[in-house]
Amino acid sequence: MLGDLKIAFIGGGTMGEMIISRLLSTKTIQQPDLVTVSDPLSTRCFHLEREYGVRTTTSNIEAVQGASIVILAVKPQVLASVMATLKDKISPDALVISIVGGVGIASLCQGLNHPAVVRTMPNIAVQVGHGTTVWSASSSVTEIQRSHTQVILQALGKEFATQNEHYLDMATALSSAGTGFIFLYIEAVIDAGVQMGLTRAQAQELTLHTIAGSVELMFQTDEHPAILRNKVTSPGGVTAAGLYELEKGGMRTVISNAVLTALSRTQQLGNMF
Ligand SMILES: NC(=O)C1=CN([C@@H]2O[C@H](COP(=O)(O)OP(=O)(O)OC[C@H]3O[C@@H](n4cnc5c(N)ncnc54)[C@H](OP(=O)(O)O)[C@@H]3O)[C@@H](O)[C@H]2O)C=CC1
Ligand SMILES: O=C(O)[C@@H]1CCC=N1
Repeated sequence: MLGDLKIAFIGGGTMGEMIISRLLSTKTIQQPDLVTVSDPLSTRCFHLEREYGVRTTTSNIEAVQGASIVILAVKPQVLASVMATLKDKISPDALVISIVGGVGIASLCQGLNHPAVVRTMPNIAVQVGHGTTVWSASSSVTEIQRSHTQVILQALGKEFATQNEHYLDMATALSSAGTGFIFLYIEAVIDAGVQMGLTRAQAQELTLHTIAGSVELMFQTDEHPAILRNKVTSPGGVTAAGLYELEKGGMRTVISNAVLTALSRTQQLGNMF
């Protein structure tokens, strides 16, 4: 557990708030006043204080004072100025955990002049403890700091450590941006249900259970998706007719292009540093 370690969040936006909320609700962080969040918008600070009882500030330097763990949760586009402000301001013993898309460990260590950095790529499902996070640590991260990282990430869902940072970029496209692609698919299926005449609530319930059931079936049987798809597809039947339209519309290529374009964008954001 994290005991009475102080944790600073730089950026209290969508992801910052989800992580704070989950770490507090699971008691991974025992007391909200161990957390200080910095965010430029004072209205955002008031919201986080009121909702979670955490400390807030509009000063990044103030946030990291006395912190043993500093979580960077800002957009890559503002990271350069954030790192310039925080350079040499973080305690040398502290661990920095970044969730910033695309930005590599070497750039983070150099920008902050700080050796102990963990780069992570979580996804939005951290909010409900079903996140998927891939992470990689710089060589200066100690065993204790690695175990603190695991405690934090396990409270958010599944965590996968890797020494190959390329996986972080791939995870950004596949398992992080990928949630957005899945939500688009879900939205489209619900809309099709409404078009057929189901209520939106009925369409949503059927769609979510269908997806959850399909995922569970794959987890439990460990069968290739093509095998399961073939089992659904009765000769001359309904599934075959629908699958023909998906293939004609280029579904595989569209999905593949989306993931590969997301990977390029991740690399492009990282190349700013
Ligand atoms: N959203 C997602 O699903 C995921 C996002 N990420 C990564 O997480 C990071 C944050 O993303 P997300 O939460 O979606 O973005 P948000 O814009 O919601 O959050 C970023 C927060 O940082 C604040 N901020 C801006 N400038 C500064 C500054 N100089 N100092 C401190 N805080 C600042 C923003 O304030 P303001 O709005 O006023 O600018 C905002 O509240 C990104 O790097 C992204 O790549 C990683 C995995 C998943
Ligand atoms: O869209 C983004 O840039 C961030 C990183 C991955 C998911 N959301």
